[in-house]
Amino acid sequence: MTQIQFITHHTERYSYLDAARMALEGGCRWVQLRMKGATAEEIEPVALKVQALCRQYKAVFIIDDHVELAGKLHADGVHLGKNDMPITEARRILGEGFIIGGTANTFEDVWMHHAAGADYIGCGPFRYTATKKNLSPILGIEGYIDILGHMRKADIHLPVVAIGGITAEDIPALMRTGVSGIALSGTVLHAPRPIEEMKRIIGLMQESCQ
Ligand SMILES: Cc1ncc(COP(=O)(O)OP(=O)(O)O)c(N)n1
Ligand SMILES: Cc1ncsc1CCOP(=O)(O)O
Ligand SMILES: [Mg+2]
Repeated sequence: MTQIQFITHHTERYSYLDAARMALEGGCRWVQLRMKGATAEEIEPVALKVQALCRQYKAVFIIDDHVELAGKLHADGVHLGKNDMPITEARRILGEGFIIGGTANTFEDVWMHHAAGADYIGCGPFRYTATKKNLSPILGIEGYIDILGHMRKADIHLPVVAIGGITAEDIPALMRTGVSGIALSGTVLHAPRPIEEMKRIIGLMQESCQ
């Protein structure tokens, strides 16, 4: 499971494609195309371009929410939350060849996604973020320690990716909780030099994993 996942987000400065390109140039090898509020028809042309770029960089390409589109474009996978298609149904449609991620805010969420056959868990939010509306309760470091502890007791070994308001400075403490990876968006897109910021994040991640 790639340790740094970049989630696209619309900003004044960068298009979705520019954002994905900067993340890839900075060394990220897992991109999730998240175009909140856009229809599948609007997402498709952007997805084709981001997918081509991901292939060039040998990066994993995930589409947020849109199962049918992920299948149609042969994306690497799809990420699904509480208000999206159930994971069992997505698996039936996509089959075993696709990565399916599920959002969790509690151990119960993790348990359900595990039972449904998810490949990884996007667990958050770590802290407040303006990137997503209607946030679930903030987890903080303690929240991850608690959820991962319950997972160990239940013998559930899915990769957990922390998400929500995460910055480079949070990486060492978050990785010490036992999460497998970090998903981020705003901290890269709002940095003065996003490519350099992604490089710094990848470096910190490598140090934290030594
Ligand atoms: C890696 C990762 N984790 C969590 C989410 C959130 O998904 P969801 O709860 O469906 O919310 P939206 O992103 O669809 O607004 C994610 N996208 N990626
Ligand atoms: C998609 C999503 N799900 C929970 S928080 C979040 C947004 C992550 O973006 P940022 O790193 O800017 O908080
Ligand atoms: Mg969703």
